[in-house]
Amino acid sequence: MAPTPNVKEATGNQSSWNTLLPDFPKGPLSKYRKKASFNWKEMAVFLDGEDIIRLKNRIFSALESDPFFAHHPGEELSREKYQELTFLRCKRLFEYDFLTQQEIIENPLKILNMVICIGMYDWSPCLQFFLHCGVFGGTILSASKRFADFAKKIYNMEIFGCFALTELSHGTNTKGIRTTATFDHNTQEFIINSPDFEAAKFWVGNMGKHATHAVVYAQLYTPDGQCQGLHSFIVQIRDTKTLLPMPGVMVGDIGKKIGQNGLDNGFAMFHNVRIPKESILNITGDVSPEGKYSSSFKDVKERFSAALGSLSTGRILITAVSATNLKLALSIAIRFSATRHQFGPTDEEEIPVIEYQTQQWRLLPYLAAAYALDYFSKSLFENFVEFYAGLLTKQRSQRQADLGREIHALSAASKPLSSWTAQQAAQECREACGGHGYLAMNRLGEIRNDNDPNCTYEGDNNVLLQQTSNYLMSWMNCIRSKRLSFKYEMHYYIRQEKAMDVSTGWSEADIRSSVMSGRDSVDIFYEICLPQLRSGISRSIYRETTAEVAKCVSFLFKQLKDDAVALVDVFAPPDFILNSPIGKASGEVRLLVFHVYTFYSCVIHKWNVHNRT
Ligand SMILES: CCCCCCC/C=C/C(=O)SCCNC(=O)CCNC(=O)[C@H](O)C(C)(C)COP(=O)(O)OP(=O)(O)OC[C@H]1O[C@@H](n2cnc3c(N)ncnc32)[C@H](O)[C@@H]1OP(=O)(O)O
Ligand SMILES: Cc1cc2nc3c(=O)[nH]c(=O)nc-3n(C[C@H](O)[C@H](O)[C@H](O)COP(=O)(O)OP(=O)(O)OC[C@H]3O[C@@H](n4cnc5c(N)ncnc54)[C@H](O)[C@@H]3O)c2cc1C
Repeated sequence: MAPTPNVKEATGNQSSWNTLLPDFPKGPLSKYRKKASFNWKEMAVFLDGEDIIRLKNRIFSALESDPFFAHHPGEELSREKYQELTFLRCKRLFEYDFLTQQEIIENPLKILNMVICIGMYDWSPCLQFFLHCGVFGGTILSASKRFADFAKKIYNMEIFGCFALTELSHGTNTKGIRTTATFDHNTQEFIINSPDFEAAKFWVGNMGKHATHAVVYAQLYTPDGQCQGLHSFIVQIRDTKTLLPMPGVMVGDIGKKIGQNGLDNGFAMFHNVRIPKESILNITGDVSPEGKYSSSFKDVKERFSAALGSLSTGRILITAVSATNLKLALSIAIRFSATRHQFGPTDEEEIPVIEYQTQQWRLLPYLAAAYALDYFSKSLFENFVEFYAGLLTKQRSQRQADLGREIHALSAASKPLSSWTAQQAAQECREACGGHGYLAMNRLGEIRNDNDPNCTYEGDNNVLLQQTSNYLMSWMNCIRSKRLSFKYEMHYYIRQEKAMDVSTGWSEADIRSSVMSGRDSVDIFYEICLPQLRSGISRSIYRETTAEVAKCVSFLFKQLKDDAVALVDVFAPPDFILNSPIGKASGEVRLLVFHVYTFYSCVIHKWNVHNRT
């Protein structure tokens, strides 16, 4: 768990805050900023530290001053143009090289914050960059020293990568993956083959247009015809110069998505594509020149678990990515609610809608969740860094194995909770801004659509929860986990649910796969791991809301609403990055929206007249 920083040491002094965090422009929001019971700059420095804030400022100002990242208000880029621009932006991110290896080693949280800063601008270049470096590169480099020479090619974009696990007919059920990798000991090669159309790799980010190489998951077959299970291989899919498909590879773009359309998601089919023996990522096993399979994992299940271990990275990051979308949506909706006046004590004097209890009940629980999820995602990331260091140094201790299972169980709960919370919040924030929330330029639709796949990729949320409930049920035997102190109530819940399931005569397999019966224990488990969520506003309040609790919560909200704008100031990005006229830091939304409206209508009118003549 991240150590609780000492407030005084962590926050320095007023003058350092002002250099790092300039004052906001005066405007309609100043009224609420004056009411705040704390100093938002002190809170920001306390939560992130000066170093991280400097990094954020560096990234935000680099993007704002770079023409490649200029916004094109009112311009509807075609998907092809958007994908092209996204790739150029991704390339620029490499040229900026925001973080040195040394900086990452000193403070790994900088990577997470870099991903968050770029994602706040636009998730398409961010995910493209991360899929190449983090998912493709990370999987290869954690395999073995054999691929050290790949590192240079990855980080200077000589090659561009993607991660191809999912097939057209199998996504969640990875054991159902049917691409084959058959070892030919005569030529010392693996033959990669897609048995039919349903086995085509599908949905793969970067594969649609730009990736030259893929980490491909396939069932490994040795010359004796034995299937050795799921393994991963590096396969070149396009020529690095011409970007034409390699022989035997059919590759392309899957078409328009609901969001993230700057990212080229693709498909690929392999027709007996031959790759050198050394192309196997020997994370879980390898094949001798004679074709004999060997693995350091004796247990097949452990081998499967290790093969999928890299998926936890994405899930932990998606926990933070979703929390970031939660912050973006709230920055817009809370600022809008503090400046939007509707009705009031007299016809002359209307009041900001944030003063209404309903608006507070709709938004402030998500504001509490944003702080809780932000803290937890960073703390979980730090645990993951410890686990990943163990992976890189080929740790084989029991503690490493336990930490791996626990990281899997936690990320299989944190990703669903964070992505679903952000998805519900994005919709609530959209509605809380009324019609202006539905205007595309105010970005709430984009935030909602770009957050949406966080509920599906890197593992469907509903099925991942089963992983956590399976882990909790295994607690019935013993608890070796160091990260969590065990709580009686957890035991109570699991025993209740198991008893209930057994009483229905369900088989062990039914119990393991029954999502609903695991739901409560996962919720409690997660809220035990996330004390802030338990002490803050969490879903459990709604489940047990009584008149008493409702009154107490409303009283809490009455106090909190005067801090809401300052609480959002702590995490809102600069206006250029937030890119939402109704979410601007000054709060000058009314005039601005009107101006933007008139601007658009003039431009469009002139354009139509021009076209008619
Ligand atoms: C900046 C953000 C980045 C965003 C990236 C966006 C791009 C998207 C990329 C992708 O989507 S990549 C493809 C992602 N695909 C998946 O995540 C597949 C989901 N399915 C699975 O992970 C597995 O099939 C499963 C559902 C978890 C397992 O199902 P199954 O029932 O077949 O096996 P089990 O018996 O449950 O598990 C066996 C054993 O293995 C352990 N285990 C499973 N997964 C992991 C893991 N990731 N890490 C560690 N251990 C794992 C599991 O706990 C079982 O062990 P025991 O509990 O029995 O000891
Ligand atoms: C934007 C985007 C980007 C992606 N990028 C990549 C990528 O780069 N690389 C990659 O390999 N993949 C990628 N994927 C694929 C993603 O990993 C899969 O979509 C995901 O794993 C879910 O699998 P599926 O789509 O086949 O759904 P399915 O597994 O078919 O699930 C369909 C439905 O069935 C339910 N279901 C399935 N099994 C069970 C069960 N046992 N119990 C109860 N319900 C069940 C699920 O909850 C879901 O509602 C991406 C997907 C998207 C949307």
